[in-house]
Amino acid sequence: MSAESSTVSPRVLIGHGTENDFVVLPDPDGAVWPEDRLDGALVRRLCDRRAGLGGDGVLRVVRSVHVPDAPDVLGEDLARCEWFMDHRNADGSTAEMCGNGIRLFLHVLVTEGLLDRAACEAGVLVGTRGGPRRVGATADGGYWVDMGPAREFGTGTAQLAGQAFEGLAVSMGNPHLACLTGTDIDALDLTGTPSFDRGLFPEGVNVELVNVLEPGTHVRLRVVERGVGETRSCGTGACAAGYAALVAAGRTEGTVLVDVPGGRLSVQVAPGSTVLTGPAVLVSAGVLCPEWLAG
Ligand SMILES: N[C@@H](CCC[C@H](N)C(=O)O)C(=O)O
Repeated sequence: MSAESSTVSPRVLIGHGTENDFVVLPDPDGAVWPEDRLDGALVRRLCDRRAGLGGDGVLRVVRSVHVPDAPDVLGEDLARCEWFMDHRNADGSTAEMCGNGIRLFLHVLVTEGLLDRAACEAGVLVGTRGGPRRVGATADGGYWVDMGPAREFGTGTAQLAGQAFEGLAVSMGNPHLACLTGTDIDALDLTGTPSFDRGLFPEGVNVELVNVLEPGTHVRLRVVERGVGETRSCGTGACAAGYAALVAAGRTEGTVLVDVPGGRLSVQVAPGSTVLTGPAVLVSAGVLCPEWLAG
């Protein structure tokens, strides 16, 4: 970092979606956090719950034209996506998609005065590394995102908490193994790292353990996320779990309520779309101390 950049205090926000929490870095014009500054080491420091701010990940709020890999991941949709959700997991890795993060992302655009809330009720296209996603505001203060279709790509097994869990491999842009189980998920110790089939999931996987409360309509979920560990919620994981619950009930369409440790999400599956709806909450806003950044 240059001597000059180490003396400025960049703005930072903390927020969450159903307690899946993020350090948010406003950077509309890409001038504050260029790629080489926001590297994996800094992301890990920011997400550190003792020596940093703490979070399951980082969201950089930036215009797509300032993101070097945006043309590759968005193609001709680049021109339709003014904004790009530059998401990082707590371990510094990038992910294709983040369902809780993208609702918070839109909430930040609205609260920062970069988008008009009423205007985004119909939805705006936001760029992500998984492609463009339509995100919008609900009349009751929440947010929705259409993830596109859930894509099944087989079945697999994850080993965690000393047990083997079988599930459906589902892509929501990012990879998931949604495991419906009769084991009481509340009783499990999910502090370990899951093992899984690297052939099926070469880029790693988010593992959802799901208890069905009402077939095809209501589940509860715990999740161990790729690049993070257990989190209080995962939006894309809720979509994968909702889809798997519908399939198990012999259906491919419907609305599933998904209870997560951090709250409740709704997942509406229809041909060609998976709409996730839930809250987004901003907790605080401030600045990063130059001394900490320089450290
Ligand atoms: N918590 C997110 C998913 C974040 C990315 C995930 N850990 C991955 O690596 O795919 C969500 O709400 O979807």
